Formats: sequence, C-alpha cells, structure tokens
Amino acid sequence: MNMDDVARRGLVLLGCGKMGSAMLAGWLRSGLPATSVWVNDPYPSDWLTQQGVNINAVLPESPAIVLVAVKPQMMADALPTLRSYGNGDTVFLSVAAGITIGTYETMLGAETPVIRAMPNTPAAIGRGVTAIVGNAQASADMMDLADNLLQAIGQVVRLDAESQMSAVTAISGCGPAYVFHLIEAMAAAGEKAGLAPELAMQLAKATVGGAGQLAEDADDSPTQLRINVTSPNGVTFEALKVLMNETDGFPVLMDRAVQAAVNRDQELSNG
Ligand SMILES: NC(=O)C1=CN([C@@H]2O[C@H](COP(=O)(O)OP(=O)(O)OC[C@H]3O[C@@H](n4cnc5c(N)ncnc54)[C@H](O)[C@@H]3O)[C@@H](O)[C@H]2O)C=CC1
Ligand SMILES: O=C(O)[C@@H]1CCC=N1
Repeated sequence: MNMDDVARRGLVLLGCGKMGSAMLAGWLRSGLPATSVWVNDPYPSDWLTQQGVNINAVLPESPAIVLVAVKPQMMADALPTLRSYGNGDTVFLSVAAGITIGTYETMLGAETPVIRAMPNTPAAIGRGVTAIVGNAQASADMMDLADNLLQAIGQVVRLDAESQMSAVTAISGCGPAYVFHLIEAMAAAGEKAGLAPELAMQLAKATVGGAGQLAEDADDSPTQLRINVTSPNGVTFEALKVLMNETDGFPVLMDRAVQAAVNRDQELSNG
C-alpha cells in the first residue's frame, strides 16, 4: 500500500479539529488530492470548508486509511459509525490519547489493522514529532505508509511497545503546552522585572524558538548548550541555582507534571 493507493481508495478523517486539521493541512500540502479525502465531523471549521475535501458526504467503500482524531470521550459515539471498515484492509490510524489498540480491536474486530500514533501540534507548521506503534494486523507495508504520511507533518519515531505510549504522550504529545506555558511564565516575569508586555512576550517567544532550534541543530548536547550560556558566577548562574534546585526546581516540577499526565493517560486507557 502506498500514497497512490491512498489517493485512489481514499482517506477518511473521523474528527477534524485542531489535530486532524494540522495533519490534513500537511497531507494536502504534500500533494494528496483534496477529492481523495472524506471528513466526518459535525462541526466542520471554516478552514476545512475551503479545502475542497468531501465533508459529511457518503463515505468510500474501502478507504486505505481512517484517521481517528476525535476526543477520547467522543469515541464510543463516533467509532461505531465506521464499524463496516473493521476486519478488512482499511488501516485505522488513531491519534486519540489513552485509547488502546485493544479498544479498537474490541469495537471494530480483532482482525482490524490498527496503528496508534501520538503527534503534537507543531505538526501545523511541519515541525511535529509523531510516535507510532501498530498491532499484528498492521503489516510492514501499512506501517511504512503511516510513517510516510506522518512525515508530511514532521519527524516520526517507531515505538517497541504500546506500553511506551503514556510516557510519549506526556512528553511530546502534551509537551508543546509546557513550552507555551514556559513562554507565558517568562513573559510575565519579564513584565514584573520592568519590561512592557509586548517586549517581554517578543523576547520570550524568540528566546524559546531560537533555543529550541539551536538544541535541534547543534552538535552540542542541551547540557553543553546550557553550560555555554552560563558564565561562572555570572547572571545565568544565579538563575539556574533557583531553576535547578534539587528540592523545588524545574526537574522536580517537570517530573511531577509528567507523572500527572502519565496517570491521566492511563486512566483514559482503563476507561
Ligand atoms: N491537541 C493536541 O495537542 C493533541 C491531540 N491529540 C488527540 O487528538 C484528538 C483530537 O484532539 P483535538 O484535535 O485537540 O480536539 P478538537 O476538539 O479540536 O477536535 C475534535 C473534533 O472532533 C469532532 N467531533 C466531535 N464529535 C464527533 C463525532 N461524533 N464524529 C466525528 N467528529 C466528531 C469535533 O467537532 C472536533 O472538530 C484527541 O483524541 C486527542 O487526544 C493527540 C496529540 C496532540
Ligand atoms: O491533552 C490531551 O489529552 C491531548 C493528548 C496530547 C495532547 N493533547
């Protein structure tokens, strides 16, 4: 199965909100014909209605891929509408946090090819990272196809086991929100230190964006890049004493936040 098969047989999106739209935008940009896409969503966005895709129309008989991008809480209502595609060679590619492969097999049939994916919102600018893992019915060809599709929205990593998905969700799925909050917190602290709000926000955004890009591009590790900023007994040194404090610093806080996310993902997985 390849991209030509997707164009010929069709791609169905169940739910096209923030994540579904980010992914669809990447696929349309990379050449998937809009007429090969069917979206099932009761509240199509203005953006979606301008893309030339089929919206809430009669669905194709045997699409190559169904992207499941509804909220986990909507799954029980939404998924049964696509049960006829189960136990066939339509691949179900799910981005829903906490919905296990086993749940799909129960709802759609044990022979259904299912690939679980955890993308993130930088997908909207082609800078996402998506982790994938499939069931036994997801052939090597199907995994390659999902990998190719997802490369249109950024990097792709393959997991050894579905059990890694909670931690992946807590790091890269939710992670953009942590970084956006870091920007908010830096800008607020800049204001408190005397800067105008717009200037504080510009400095915070550009600093996080630039540092993130440097961390990805540089040969040096993030640790070395941090050391490069930190003059002995200088200004950064004093700030890092606070942020790297072993009792209430950033690592302790991040560990607690990630654990809370992992726990919530596991609650969703257990229904
Ligand atoms: N937003 C994010 O950063 C990430 C989200 N995800 C996962 O993506 C999924 C979607 O999340 P978002 O896009 O953020 O939510 P969203 O609320 O933006 O999108 C959900 C879409 O589903 C539609 N919908 C509701 N009921 C439906 C039904 N019965 N049939 C078809 N469509 C229906 C809604 O109209 C909406 O457009 C979730 O399962 C979430 O766990 C995964 C990774 C990152
Ligand atoms: O907050 C959520 O449940 C989803 C999962 C990863 C990002 N957003």
